[in-house]
Amino acid sequence: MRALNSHLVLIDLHTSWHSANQIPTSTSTLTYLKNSSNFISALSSSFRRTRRARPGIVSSSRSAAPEIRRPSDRFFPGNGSPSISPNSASTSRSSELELFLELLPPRMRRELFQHEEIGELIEVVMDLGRQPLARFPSGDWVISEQPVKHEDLKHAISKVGDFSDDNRSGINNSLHRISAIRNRKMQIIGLTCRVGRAVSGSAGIIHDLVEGGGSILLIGPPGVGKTTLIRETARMLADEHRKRVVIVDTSNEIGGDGDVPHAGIGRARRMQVPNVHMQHNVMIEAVENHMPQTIIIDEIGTELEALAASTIAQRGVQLVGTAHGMAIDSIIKNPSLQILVGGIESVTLGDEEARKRKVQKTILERKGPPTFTCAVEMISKTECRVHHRLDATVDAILAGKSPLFEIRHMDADDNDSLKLTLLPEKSHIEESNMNDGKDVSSDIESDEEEVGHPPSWSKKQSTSIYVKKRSSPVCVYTSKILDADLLQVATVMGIEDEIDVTDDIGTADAILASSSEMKQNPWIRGMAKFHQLPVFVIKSNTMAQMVKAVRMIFEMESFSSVSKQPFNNLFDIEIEDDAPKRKPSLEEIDALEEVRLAIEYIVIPGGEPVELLPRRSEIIARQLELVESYQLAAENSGTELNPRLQILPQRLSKKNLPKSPKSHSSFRKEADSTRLHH
Ligand SMILES: Nc1ncnc2c1ncn2[C@@H]1O[C@H](COP(=O)(O)OP(=O)(O)OP(=O)(O)O)[C@@H](O)[C@H]1O
Repeated sequence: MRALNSHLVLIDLHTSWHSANQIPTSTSTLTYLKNSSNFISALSSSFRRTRRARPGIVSSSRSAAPEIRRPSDRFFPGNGSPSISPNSASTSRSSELELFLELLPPRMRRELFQHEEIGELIEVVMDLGRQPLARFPSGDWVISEQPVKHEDLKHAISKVGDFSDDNRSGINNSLHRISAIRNRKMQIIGLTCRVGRAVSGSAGIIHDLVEGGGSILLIGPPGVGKTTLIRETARMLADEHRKRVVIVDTSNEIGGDGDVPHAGIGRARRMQVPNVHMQHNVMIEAVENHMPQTIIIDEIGTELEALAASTIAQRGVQLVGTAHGMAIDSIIKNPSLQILVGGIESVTLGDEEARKRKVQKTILERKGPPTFTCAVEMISKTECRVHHRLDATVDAILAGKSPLFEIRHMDADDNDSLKLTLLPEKSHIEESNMNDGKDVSSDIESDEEEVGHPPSWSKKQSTSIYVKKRSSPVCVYTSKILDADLLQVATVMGIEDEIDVTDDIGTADAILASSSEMKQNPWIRGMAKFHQLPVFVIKSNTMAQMVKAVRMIFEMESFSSVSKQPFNNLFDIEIEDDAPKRKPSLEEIDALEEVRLAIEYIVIPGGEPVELLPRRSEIIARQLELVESYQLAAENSGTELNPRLQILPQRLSKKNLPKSPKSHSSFRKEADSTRLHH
């Protein structure tokens, strides 16, 4: 009976294709097709031939294919997901699609084959007594006017393996997922049949994160392509990076049904999970027994699984996992999964602390380090938001600030083409639009007077300055530099009210980063470019370097307002070392180290003066230069023949330069003249 149906179907299809596409079909082909096992492959290859013969049909609008029965009258509104190019469909993929279509009774199969997007089919939904639906990237489509019958469901069930306790099953040697809906008597009355595919290159969008070795959390709504992405990630790590990868495959969705995993996971090993409640046990077992370097886990959904994930991360194993949700916010709000982002606790601040931080008394804080290094929010199959530092993102969200993220697009037709785009958030655009020149200039003229340093570097690079309205403190976003150190330097320089540290890059005026951080995280440069911020790079986290950086930030501010220059072509500003141009003598090194220790351990933290050892006058001149680079004052506390320097806990500025003849420039002259006498 099935053969007869097939035969009839073929005649019907053949007639329509033949008239439209002039593809001849011979009698021998017809005889061959009477055999039902050949039916689907012949249909699909004919279909492929037809599509190749008229490529315009594939990606153009439906009206371009008049010979195909129009689905438009049965078309449901689209789900908004982008259309994925069918060009990427491989031969093995189409044979897997054949396996999938065997689930359907012939009448549905025939109808479905007429759909021009068959190569992109996502799901088939069969609910008893209702019209069967096919889901495509462009929307839902009614496969047949005839409602689904018991026999149709039985037919489909007969083609799949046993359903596990999560009501999921699969088809041997394929990646398809069949999920059942049962009535109260536990009989199956509905099926959601998802087409699974190995999409080569789909993990390109996060390849740098994968290679970086950090743990990655993928977040996205159902059907956005998380499983497909981690399957390809597993393959990439195992085959291309030769890592020992173990997949904990709870519903056999990553590695497919059957004991031999699907080729889509490459050399990665797969552990099956007897029932969903044992997922966390298998996760731990994977680490304890199989020495993995990477563990791949789909759908972390319970507290136990989240705990197991955190245990794995603590053991130094790279973890790539997925969780349902629209964004990181949904994980933070989910008490079972909170541990993945480090756990959340509420803290009650003292009155003074709350006033200082300008927050309410009870605030939310992250309890500890997150399980994952970074997080990827999947917006669609080809677009995602990357949070390079999950800890910083969580902190920003808890503080009510916008987190720092990067938006990435991948060309759907070309998996190798990855575009990294930093899209502005609305508030940021508004903020930068507000900064027009007039308001800025008057404010900064007075600032310049206050700071009083020549805008040396900015003159050379005048077009690259980000002008901001400066009635508020200069906000500095720091990367791998302690906020407390920067604030301490600002206090010493007497500008503690004029500088602020922010962890919201959208509100920053400049970025201050260490050069090692810049090397490790090149995305900072991208962020800076996007927000049009200058990056001040210090080679070492010494206070002297920080003082220089702060001074340059203020020079930038003052100059930018005076010049009213627009900002573009931003660049890194390297803070030069205080290292002398010539090789210093041991005595000089010793003398300068004495200064550094005195300033950083006594003068700045303790606010006390320090008298240094007597030195030769040219050495003292070098010491004085170093003291001044910290913006501190000093005087000669020795005698003319036996000079020694005393570092004062006083800020060096135009206003409070010591008038004493033995200090600063006068002292330098003295030192110089002493040197001349030598
Ligand atoms: N890059 C891609 N190209 C083409 N098809 C894709 C791609 N990514 C996913 N798909 C298809 O989209 C459908 C959903 O994908 P997938 O199962 O990976 O989503 P998911 O986010 O894991 O869903 P769920 O959360 O429900 O498990 C599948 O049919 C899959 O074959």
